[in-house]
Amino acid sequence: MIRLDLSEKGYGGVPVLGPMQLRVGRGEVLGLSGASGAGKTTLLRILAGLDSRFAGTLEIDGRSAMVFQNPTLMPWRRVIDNVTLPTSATEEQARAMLARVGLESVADHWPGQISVGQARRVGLARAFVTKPDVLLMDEPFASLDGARVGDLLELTAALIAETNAAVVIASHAAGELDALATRFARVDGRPARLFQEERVRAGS
Ligand SMILES: Nc1ncnc2c1ncn2[C@@H]1O[C@H](COP(=O)(O)OP(=O)(O)OP(=O)(O)O)[C@@H](O)[C@H]1O
Repeated sequence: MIRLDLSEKGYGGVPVLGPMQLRVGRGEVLGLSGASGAGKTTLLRILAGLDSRFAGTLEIDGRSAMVFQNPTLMPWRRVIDNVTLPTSATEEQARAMLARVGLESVADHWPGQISVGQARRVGLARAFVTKPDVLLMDEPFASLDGARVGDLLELTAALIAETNAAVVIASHAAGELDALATRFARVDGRPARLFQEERVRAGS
């Protein structure tokens, strides 16, 4: 469960996010849209607990994990270590999760030896291996071509269904949000506010 009551967030005295309230319960997937520079990453970093410099309160039940816009793997560590080291997962858990995302065969490779799409899968494995209660995903399919986005969307949907976490996904691609989200909201304005959309995904 995520509970955010934010009155203001700025950088160097310039307000970027205005007053907003956000609630996401277990099993819910909030799809966050908004133009480039609107403030989606700023909001996700606050929700992930990575940035506490804001006016307001954040309550999170359980453990949170974030999938970053760029997978940011440590180039001097093998793929398997990029899953275990930041998460304190055991090697066995990490290998099982790498297998789950189709990367069993590259677990002992260096990040420089894998493709962009594979690096994104490592990012997913790293986030899901801890079975997070709260999951924040920032443009998880950026810079992938159409076919790869399709595969990764399917995998992400399956992983989300297995966790029953409270999930927020930011993307400027409406199709990605439509495929994954159960609720929708838009970040817009300066400072940005949150506009919750009435529509919910059919069947949710
Ligand atoms: N560390 C920072 N210092 C100063 N300004 C920042 C910082 N991070 C973000 N900003 C500014 O805050 C605003 C919101 O940025 P943010 O990255 O949250 O937007 P976004 O919606 O995620 O954009 P994109 O989709 O392009 O990543 C932008 O105007 C950006 O320039």
